Parts: sequence; structure tokens; C-alpha cells
Amino acid sequence: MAILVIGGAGYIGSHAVKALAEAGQDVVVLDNFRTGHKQAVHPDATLIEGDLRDGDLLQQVFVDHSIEAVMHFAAHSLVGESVEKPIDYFANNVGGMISLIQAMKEANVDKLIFSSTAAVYGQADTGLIDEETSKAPTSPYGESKLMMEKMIQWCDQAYGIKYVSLRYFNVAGASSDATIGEDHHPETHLVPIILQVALGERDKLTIFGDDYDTPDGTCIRDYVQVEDLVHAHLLALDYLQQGNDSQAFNLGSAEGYSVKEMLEAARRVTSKEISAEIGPRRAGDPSKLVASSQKAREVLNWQPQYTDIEEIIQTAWKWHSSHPKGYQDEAQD
Ligand SMILES: NC(=O)c1ccc[n+]([C@@H]2O[C@H](COP(=O)([O-])OP(=O)(O)OC[C@H]3O[C@@H](n4cnc5c(N)ncnc54)[C@H](O)[C@@H]3O)[C@@H](O)[C@H]2O)c1
Ligand SMILES: O=c1ccn([C@@H]2O[C@H](COP(=O)(O)OP(=O)(O)O[C@H]3O[C@H](CO)[C@H](O)[C@H](O)[C@H]3O)[C@@H](O)[C@H]2O)c(=O)[nH]1
Repeated sequence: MAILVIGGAGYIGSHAVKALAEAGQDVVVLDNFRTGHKQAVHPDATLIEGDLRDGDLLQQVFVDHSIEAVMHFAAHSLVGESVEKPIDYFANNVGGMISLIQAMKEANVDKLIFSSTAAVYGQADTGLIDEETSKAPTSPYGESKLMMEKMIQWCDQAYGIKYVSLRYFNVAGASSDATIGEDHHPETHLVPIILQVALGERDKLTIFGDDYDTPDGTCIRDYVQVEDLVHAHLLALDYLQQGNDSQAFNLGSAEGYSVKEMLEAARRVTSKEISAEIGPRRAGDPSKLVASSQKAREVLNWQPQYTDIEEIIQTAWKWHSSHPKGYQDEAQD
């Protein structure tokens, strides 16, 4: 039986496909390549080009392949953009989930691993955010993901579709063999932007606000290495295969780093100066998001291997310095 990976050509999805394929698992990838790259998909995976919201196509995928479980990475996922274009976000994210649940129900597939996000919590007042922390998204992106979580909860009750929602904090880094990494156009994520400045691919980093209520005034985030994050998906798959109940888990490191601290860490890793300036705040950004991942550690037995922020940045640096123009360095899409 195969695992269907939706959004498997994207940054995180492609790392999941690689891990599944290397574990000997049959993998089917569905992606519309809006932000993904064909070259990122492991050669052993069956690759289908198309949109998740194309119900006929999706049903055919379930007919043509013997799918045991679905990993659902496909989404629009930029906090700032979602504030400008909320309808796009609800249409793709919530619309995609409706299409997926309908097709899974039709095909009697009852295991779903879903990419949720720290953005469902919004501006959390507590120190470490655990799964019970109140949910008050500060962006349409976070709101769409919370809606998707609620939808699958109801669909578990009604149709018995079991799910694991993984609420990622900030995912960073690349595969340790530097064959795949993070390449978005335009790039908006902090780590790749900092490293593009180090490589001379852009002039400077603009720090979005230094007047937040944090020790150095810049936003604090919890960075988790992409291979560690993907490993949690394999554990979540085992968890569902063993017949366990639906659950949500935070995936983070319990350590917060400010934008300025990330910049300093990247300067140490790259030995480059990396120019930066202070700019205005970005809409939708909470000041601090740091996870308690105790539940994932206890229930899934998740043990992240990367505990040092410089080592996480080092994996990203290895990919970016060997692919300064991302996948454009390889055959064109
Ligand atoms: N990157 C992070 O730090 C982070 C943090 C929290 C949650 N997440 C979530 O993880 C998931 C993956 O994030 P990413 O950074 O790899 O994003 P990405 O944009 O690199 O990957 C998303 C993939 O989904 C595909 N896709 C999007 N809409 C589609 C559709 N309608 N039909 C078919 N394919 C579609 C894109 O082409 C792309 O390949 C997203 O759901 C995102 O919300 C990411
Ligand atoms: O050029 C930049 C880019 C980012 N930042 C700051 O760096 C931090 C991290 O920003 P990213 O854009 O890298 O990541 P986000 O925290 O906005 O969002 C990421 O993590 C979230 C969960 O925490 C979401 O799930 C989302 O999908 C994912 O992109 C933020 O404080 C942001 O304001 C800058 O100062 N300058």
C-alpha cells in the first residue's frame, strides 16, 4: 500500500517523500507546482501533477493507487500574504481539505496526517505554548488552518477518519545530504533570506520591527529542523497504523530565538557579515511563538536530533551554498 503525499514537491513535503522512499515505502505525490519543484521529488515516488481541489482527479488517484494513508502538506502558507489575500487562503486551504475529506471518505481511506501550524494559537500570553493553549489566530492563514483542524475533528466523528494534526513551529534547514532544501519564490522565510544575503544573492535583511515586547524588541520564534520534523510524520503514521485515536501535537524545540539572535547565529555559521536594517512590522506577526512539544515526545516518542540552532542553520547553509539559486541551478521545472 502507498502513502499519498499532497504537496510533496514543496519544501517540507519533499523531505517527507525522501524519508518515506528511503524507508522503502511506496509513495504517490500530488502537487500543482504552484510553489513546489519537480526536481525536489524523490525519483522513486510516483508523481502526479494536479490540483487537490480537482475532485475528479483526486478520486482517480485513490482508484488508481492503493492508498493506505494521506500526508497533507499542500497549502498557501504565508502569514503576511494571507492578510492581503484572505479569500485565496480560505479557498485553497479550506477548499483543499473539503475535497480531500470527500475523496478519502469515498475511497474508505481513514488515516490522515495534517500539516497544521503554530499560527493557530495567535498571540499566546503564556511562556511555552502547549496543545491546550487557547487558539486565536492573528492571520487568515492561521484561521484557515484552525478551520481545517476543526473540520477533520468533525469528520472523524462522522466518518471515522483518524488524523494526526502536527502543529509545526518554524521549520528550517535542509536534508543533511544537501540534495533538497528550501526554495520559495518569492522567498519570505527568515533563514533562507539571511543566507541569501550571506551569499550575495540579496543586499540585506530587513528586520520586521524592533519594538515588540521581547528582550531585544524583535520577534521570537521556535525553529525546528526539517528532517526532525519529518521524522515526527513517520512516527505519526505508525501511531495511526496501530489504531490510536486522533490527536494534535506541537512540533518545536521549546527554545525561542529572536530575529536578531538568528542573524547573529547565521553570521557565526557562515563567517559572513550579513547586512541588516530595521523596517516596519509585518502584518499578522505575533511577537513570540515557542512550543512545548512534550506531548509529541511522550506519545509519539519523538526525539529531535538537532538541538543547536547553529547546527540547524548549518544544514540550510550547506544547501544554499551549493544551490545559490535554488532549484534553478538544476534542470528547469
Ligand atoms: N515552512 C514552515 O515553517 C511551516 C510552518 C508551519 C506549518 N507549515 C505548513 O506545512 C506545509 C508545507 O509547507 P512548506 O513550507 O513546505 O510549503 P511549500 O509552499 O513549499 O509547499 C506546499 C506544496 O503544496 C503545493 N500545493 C499548494 N496548493 C496546492 C493544491 N491546491 N493542489 C496541489 N498542490 C498544492 C505547492 O505547489 C507546494 O509544492 C503547509 O501546509 C504549511 O502551512 C509550514
Ligand atoms: O525578511 C524577513 C523575514 C522574516 N522576518 C521575521 O522572522 C520571523 C520568522 O518569519 P518567517 O516568515 O520565517 O516565519 P513565520 O513565523 O512568519 O511563519 C512560519 O511559521 C509559522 C508558524 O510559526 C507558519 O506556520 C508559517 O507557515 C511559516 O511560514 C518573523 O518574526 C518575521 O517577522 C524578518 O524580520 N525579516
